[in-house]
Amino acid sequence: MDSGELKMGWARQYMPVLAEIRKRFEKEQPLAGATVGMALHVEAKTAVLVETMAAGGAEVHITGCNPLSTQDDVAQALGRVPGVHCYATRGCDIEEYYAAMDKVLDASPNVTIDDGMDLIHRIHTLRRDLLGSVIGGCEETTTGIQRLRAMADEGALEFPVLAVNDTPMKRSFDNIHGTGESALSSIMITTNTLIGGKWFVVAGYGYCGRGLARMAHGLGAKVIVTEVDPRRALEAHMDGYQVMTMKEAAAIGEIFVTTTGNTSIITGEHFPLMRNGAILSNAGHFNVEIDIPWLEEHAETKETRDSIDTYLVNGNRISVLAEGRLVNLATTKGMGHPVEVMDLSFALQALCTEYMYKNGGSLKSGVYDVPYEIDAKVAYLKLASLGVSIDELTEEQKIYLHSWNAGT
Ligand SMILES: NC(=O)c1ccc[n+]([C@@H]2O[C@H](COP(=O)([O-])OP(=O)(O)OC[C@H]3O[C@@H](n4cnc5c(N)ncnc54)[C@H](O)[C@@H]3O)[C@@H](O)[C@H]2O)c1
Repeated sequence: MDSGELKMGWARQYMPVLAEIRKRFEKEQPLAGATVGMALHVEAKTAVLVETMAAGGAEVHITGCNPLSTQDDVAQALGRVPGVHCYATRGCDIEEYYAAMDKVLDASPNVTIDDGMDLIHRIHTLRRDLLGSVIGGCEETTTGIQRLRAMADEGALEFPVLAVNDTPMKRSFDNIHGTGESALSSIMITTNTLIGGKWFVVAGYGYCGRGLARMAHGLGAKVIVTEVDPRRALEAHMDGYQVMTMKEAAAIGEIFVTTTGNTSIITGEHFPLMRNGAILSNAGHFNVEIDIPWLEEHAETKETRDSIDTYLVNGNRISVLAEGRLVNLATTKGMGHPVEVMDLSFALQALCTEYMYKNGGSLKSGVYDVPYEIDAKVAYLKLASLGVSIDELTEEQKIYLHSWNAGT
């Protein structure tokens, strides 16, 4: 076995939910005849999802959704799986990135799976000839859903898409635990610096941000949160963190992680205020949260080591990890979310793809919630794999919960 196959074998061991789904897919072949086009982070856990789809009868064409997150050995091993075509390479330039996406689209997918909406964007702009053949899509991340909802609001979205990111079984585990643990572990292994006792700034107290804050606090960091939403700022305050503006935090922070899904969070207004040795990273989807073009233009010097660019600003050294791209995936040592977390997220993707292939034709264009039955199915499969049983609602309780007459 080569290194890509070994990585896939390792991931498979810790993905019991997908394994159960695969058993059923092999028997029932629910994706027979489907061509699935995917743009996801191409690494071992994704490869297990792709194998599962192929085992269910799909022909899968896949590329990356970030130029720095592909693991080439896994991409090569995946390309050898029957029914799978993989076009992703690590470190590709922007032209190569979109050329690989076009190869996926040349296969005329009838279901798309995106992480950031790049395939759907391309289909609706440069590849409109494909609109007739796509039954529907699935979207993995917050930023992709934001873009899809903006499209739907303008009446520009021309097929149905399931908002996989927004379902509780995704957000509560992938965004909170997955991003929290993997961003921190990537920062720690890339920089070999201590978290305990440091001022740790989290920009954005959403699902990802609260996971990061909680875990950094658990390691002994003094956590500062910046927000623009007053309710979330108040939650952060009551969860025990310091809340302040980025301008205030810039002068105090020692490690920064942006996780807003927004643009221009740490900019030329903030860099000159920072302490010597500040470490900056981004866990939001696109590399627009830290203004790296400003640093490239204004820094006195730049020194580059493995996944770390150190800029000298006002005589202070400011280091940016992974060029401001997803820190948990885009550093050379970043492994992405823990395997067990992606077992849940990708189990949702497998069942949502099956649902969309079967039902997408009868749905109008728009962004849809994941059906409750799919969410609950994944939770039950995971609980079963853990050997955990839970109570069931009795008939009396069901009636009570739906009545408006019962009182004291
Ligand atoms: N690194 C990963 O593997 C990973 C995993 C899941 C999601 N994501 C990405 O992380 C980002 C956040 O996802 P989420 O689910 O936490 O979203 P979310 O919507 O729950 O949280 C984002 C938070 O950022 C805040 N915010 C927006 N603009 C801000 C600003 N200027 N300053 C401070 N705060 C601001 C919002 O008010 C919100 O509370 C998205 O881009 C998403 O795609 C990354």
